Amino acid sequence: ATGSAAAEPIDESDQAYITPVTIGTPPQTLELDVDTGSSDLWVFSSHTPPSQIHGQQIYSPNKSSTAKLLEGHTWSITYGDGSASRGNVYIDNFTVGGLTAEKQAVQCAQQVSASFTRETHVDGLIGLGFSTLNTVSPKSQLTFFDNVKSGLDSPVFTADLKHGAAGTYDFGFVDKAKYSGEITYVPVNPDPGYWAFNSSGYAIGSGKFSASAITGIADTGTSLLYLPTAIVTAYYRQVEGATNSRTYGGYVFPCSSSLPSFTFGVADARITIPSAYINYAPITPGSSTCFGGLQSSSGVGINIFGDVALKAAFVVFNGGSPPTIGWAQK
Ligand SMILES: CNCc1cc([N+](=O)[O-])ccc1Cl
Repeated sequence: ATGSAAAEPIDESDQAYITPVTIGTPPQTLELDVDTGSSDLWVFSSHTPPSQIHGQQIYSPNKSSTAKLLEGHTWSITYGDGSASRGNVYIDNFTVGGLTAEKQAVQCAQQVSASFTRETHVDGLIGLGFSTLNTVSPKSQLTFFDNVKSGLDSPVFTADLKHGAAGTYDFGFVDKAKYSGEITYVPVNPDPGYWAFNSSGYAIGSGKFSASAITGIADTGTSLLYLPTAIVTAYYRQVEGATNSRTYGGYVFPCSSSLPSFTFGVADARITIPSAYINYAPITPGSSTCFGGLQSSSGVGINIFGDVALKAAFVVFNGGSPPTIGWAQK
């Protein structure tokens, strides 16, 4: 089996991407944020306090003839940006891109933090990290990918995210039409539960490539690229008027500044992020001061190749044994 689903940016800065899914019988459609940096599949639901719902679509298990409460199980998760959610669990049919998991654990929110309430376009998350990270207790549950993997033509899913346009998540196959050149695969360390890999180094603009192993995670649920401070300061030294703002929590610069591109290595391959992707967004709508798409990982604790990096490439998340991750230009 294979599947293919759209990944739509929720706003003009590609802060997050949403993918349509259907849950239950008759099918209820929601649009979820595919997040390779976590492993809970949770949704706004009929159990979410109405005061915490601000335009989101909800899943109502009591309207699904195939929904079954997973008795006595709860979940609770906090994300790197401080947002959080928690609730109870139902088992139901779950379909993404024509691919159905019959008995998917669908985690229903009974509480979401303000930053989720504010994101009116995001009806929940599909965690595609390793199932070891799932927070359901007392028995942790499998991700959608782990539930369908054995039935896929190939145990993979791919991300083809785009800047200001709809991309795709494919399941079970690698679409040759979506990339150019070769895909370079490198090992993944599944122990932390993330898609953790080593980048082989970086270059700023047309500068020389600096070979240095950078351990990071490929995280579709994080908007920006977070790398070691030394790399980030070297980058913004080349940006007229850039400052590291305590007020805005990172590097900002005049929106009119010209920015160098940024290249990272994957073994002997190179992925170049166009400068436009690093001119992330005005600090507040209409401001002439912009926030950088490349920021320091020192406050994060881990290097994160988020959407700013991922949308410059075609990425294969290979769930085989051993797991690997593949990167190609496009
Ligand atoms: C923006 N804070 C909530 C949020 C967090 C994540 N996350 O993966 O950490 C994804 C989407 C949203 Cl809307």
